[in-house]
Formats: sequence, C-alpha cells, structure tokens
Amino acid sequence: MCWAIDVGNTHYKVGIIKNKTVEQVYRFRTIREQSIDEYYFQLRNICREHDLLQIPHLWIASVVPSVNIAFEMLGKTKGISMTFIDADSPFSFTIDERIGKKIGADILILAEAAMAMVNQKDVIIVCAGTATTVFAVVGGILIGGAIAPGIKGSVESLIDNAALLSTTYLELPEKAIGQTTETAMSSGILYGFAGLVDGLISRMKKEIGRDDIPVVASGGMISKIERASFEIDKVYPDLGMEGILRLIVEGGR
Ligand SMILES: Nc1ncnc2c1ncn2[C@@H]1O[C@H](COP(=O)(O)OP(=O)(O)O)[C@@H](O)[C@H]1O
Ligand SMILES: CC(C)(COP(=O)(O)O)[C@@H](O)C(=O)NCCC(=O)O
Repeated sequence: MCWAIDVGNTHYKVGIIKNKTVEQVYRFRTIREQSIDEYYFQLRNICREHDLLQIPHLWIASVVPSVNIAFEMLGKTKGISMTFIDADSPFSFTIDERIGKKIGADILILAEAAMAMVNQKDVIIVCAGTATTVFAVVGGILIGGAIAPGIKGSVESLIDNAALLSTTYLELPEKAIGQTTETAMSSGILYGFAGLVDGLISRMKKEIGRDDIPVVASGGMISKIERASFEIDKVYPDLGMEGILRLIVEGGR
C-alpha cells in the first residue's frame, strides 16, 4: 500500500493505491501557509478511515514548492518515507532537451497516464485546473505545450473588475448567444475556454502534422467545458493519479 499525492495550485489530491489501482481519492485545498501539523492531521484522518496505523510511503507530484518543503519536514519529523516525482523520474516518455527539467510534475504525470490510456506514443493532453494547459507527446517525446489562465481565476478576475457582474453558477447554455447576464457569462466563459482549448489543439495538430492525434483531458474544471469542445476525445477525471500509479507499478521505461 502507498499513497499518491498530486499537489495542484488549488487542490492537493491524495489517492489510496491498493492492489495496483487507485481505490479512492481525497481532495484538500492547497493552502500555501498550511502548517506541517495540519498536513499531518489530514493524512492521519485518512489513516483512520482506512484502519491504518501509520502513513504509508508517499509518491508526490507537486507544482507548489512550499508544499514540497512542508512534506519534506513532515517526512523528517514523523518518519514518513516519500518519493518526489520530477523530470528525472523514470517515465515511459522522454522530455525534449529544449524543455529541460523545468516542467510541472503535473504535466509529467498526465503525460504518463495519457500515453497509456491511448496506447500510443502520440497524444495531446488538456488539463483544466488552476491553469488551462495543453501539452503534446509526439513519438514518445514530450515536446512542449501551452499554459493559459484557468477558468476559475478568469471568472474571479472578471467579477473583480466589472462592477455589475457577480458570481454565477457556470452551466453550459444551449446557445452561445446568451440573453441574460448570467447566460451570457456562462457562454463567454465556457464556450470561450472550450474555443481556447480547441484553437490550441488544432494549431498543435498542424505543427505536429497529424490531424488524428488523440486528445485526452482532465482537471477539476474539465467537466464544465468538455461538452463544448470539438477536439477533446476523452475525459479522465483522475488522470494525474493514474500517471502516478503507472510510475509506481510499471516503474516507467
Ligand atoms: N470534488 C471536488 N471538490 C471541490 N472542487 C472540485 C471538485 N472537483 C472539481 N473541482 C473544481 O476543480 C478546481 C481545481 O481543479 P484541479 O484540477 O484540482 O486544479 P489544480 O490541480 O490546479 O489544483 C476547483 O476550482 C474546483 O472548482
Ligand atoms: C502550468 C502549471 C501552473 C499548472 O498548474 P495546475 O493548474 O495543475 O495547478 C504548473 O504545471 C506549473 O507551475 N508549471 C511550471 C513549472 C516550472 O516552471 O517549474
């Protein structure tokens, strides 16, 4: 037994890995100033749920350096063993040397899972989380991608800057032409982000020279734009977790 921890900028997810599958995923807010004790008690609560006496080995893919520091301290003070996933981990793809090692661990684990899901060496991966990312693996090489603002952050910024707009429940309207402020906002944001993602994908397909490259997607906000996208082939809600699992089980290349 071990746990997979996917630390994003909004949430960190703890996946319980048992019998080579992700049995359950818990979501916690990523709070940069959260104390080591708070992390400890969150993890201890999961232990209690699963009748475990101690926190098992942790596999951590994080894009939040302050969380890494907290986990490292946790390891030292509480004797918890852990492995941090980074560009040197044994993935089943290689990373284009021009990218170097400065690439988010979240992108790496998504790429690992995405290649396995499509069973191909070519795949485009979309993630709608704090940021909206679109990355490409071609011939088993992670060649790069695009980082755009996230859906939630964009909505918050719009509301903060437009005096008459307020928080709206975002639901995909039937038509792009909204006739109330709420449906117009939902349209602009959801069809707008779907268009952003589709536009990036079609440009990437042209650059790669392969129109039928499979496109998989994930991220906490993906369910909001999935139906509005013409380019996304399949959504896997826990793709990041699957990527960590593959790394643990297969040990990569
Ligand atoms: N089960 C859930 N509980 C709370 N928020 C969720 C859940 N599923 C999706 N979300 C949404 O997902 C967003 C975070 O997406 P996520 O992919 O986890 O981002 P990140 O990896 O950048 O932390 C949140 O803004 C939240 O609105
Ligand atoms: C693009 C991201 C912000 C996406 O983060 P997320 O939406 O998953 O929280 C993250 O992958 C990142 O911080 N990348 C940059 C990595 C670096 O320059 O080291």
